[in-house]
Amino acid sequence: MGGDDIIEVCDLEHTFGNFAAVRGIGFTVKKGEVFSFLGPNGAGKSTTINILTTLLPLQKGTVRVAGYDVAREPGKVRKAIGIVFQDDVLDRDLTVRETMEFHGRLYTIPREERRRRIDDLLRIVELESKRDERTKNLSGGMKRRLQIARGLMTWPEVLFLDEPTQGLDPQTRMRIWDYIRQVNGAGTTIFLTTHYMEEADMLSDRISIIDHGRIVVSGTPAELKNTLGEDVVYLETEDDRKARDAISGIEEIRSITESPRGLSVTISTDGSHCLPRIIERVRGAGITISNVNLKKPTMDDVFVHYTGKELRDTGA
Ligand SMILES: Nc1ncnc2c1ncn2[C@@H]1O[C@H](COP(=O)(O)OP(=O)(O)OP(=O)(O)O)[C@@H](O)[C@H]1O
Repeated sequence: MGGDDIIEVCDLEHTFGNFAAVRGIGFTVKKGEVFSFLGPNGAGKSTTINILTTLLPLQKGTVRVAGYDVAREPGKVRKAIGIVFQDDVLDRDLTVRETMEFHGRLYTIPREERRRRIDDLLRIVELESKRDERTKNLSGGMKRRLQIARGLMTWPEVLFLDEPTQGLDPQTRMRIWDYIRQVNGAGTTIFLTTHYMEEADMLSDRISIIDHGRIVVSGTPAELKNTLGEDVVYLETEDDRKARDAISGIEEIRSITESPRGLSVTISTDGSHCLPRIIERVRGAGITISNVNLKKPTMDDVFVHYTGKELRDTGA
């Protein structure tokens, strides 16, 4: 493992009774990365995050976070990390400001610094006007934003975000992501789980997909999409049959299917390199093209390919 790995997981296993929830996984996260951990419901994400954050005891394997062993130095791990979980509980009777203040004191952030961070964060999550409101009177989205703001107070080395933007409106999601990017830019490593594939695609430096307690694939978003090798060119012409004949000799074409709406041409390499040649050949044969479209695999396609499940079908 490299010296700049801030999370190192090796041969991690975890069972509940005789059910193996995590079946020997390993991965590393580099300092400063945004790392996404994706998987269908019940795949083992929460179990893994809970072990990494010392909320569940380590049964088997080794896990180091921020240079500390979670089994032997859980206190030091806790000092180095911040956590924003889905089921975080807010004290109903504290106000928004008191919630932040209490958290800041718990982590012994000096008074002046604490004030500054509270002001900054409440502005960012747009809860300034609710400072003195008790948390029980906040809407669901406001509570979520407060939980995130609270989680971001400690400026940790590693920030664990479990479904941070679940159920929030798109504008709020974007604002929170802008802020998380800022925190990441200031040096905090981000460990994320999300059901939003597009979000994982845009934000992550690297992604691991877990299914049935095993990691099925890891890589950068571009690498994962490239592994599918299934760019598809959609082509509408004045004569699809002739167009098909004209392009059939191109080596990178894996298959061509005809439909009333045109040709679907599956490419075995990067479609954007192949597309100009397809167009040249068709034009060269004197056929007019009325429409052309290149579809590259999305992170959704990657997820479905490796897990056989669509996130939206899993009750998310
Ligand atoms: N305390 C527990 N006792 C028994 N089984 C458990 C316990 N916690 C989790 N499991 C089981 O372990 C498996 C992995 O659960 P885990 O919560 O890690 O999945 P997940 O990937 O986080 O799913 P989700 O996306 O639904 O949160 C599931 O089959 C779950 O039922």
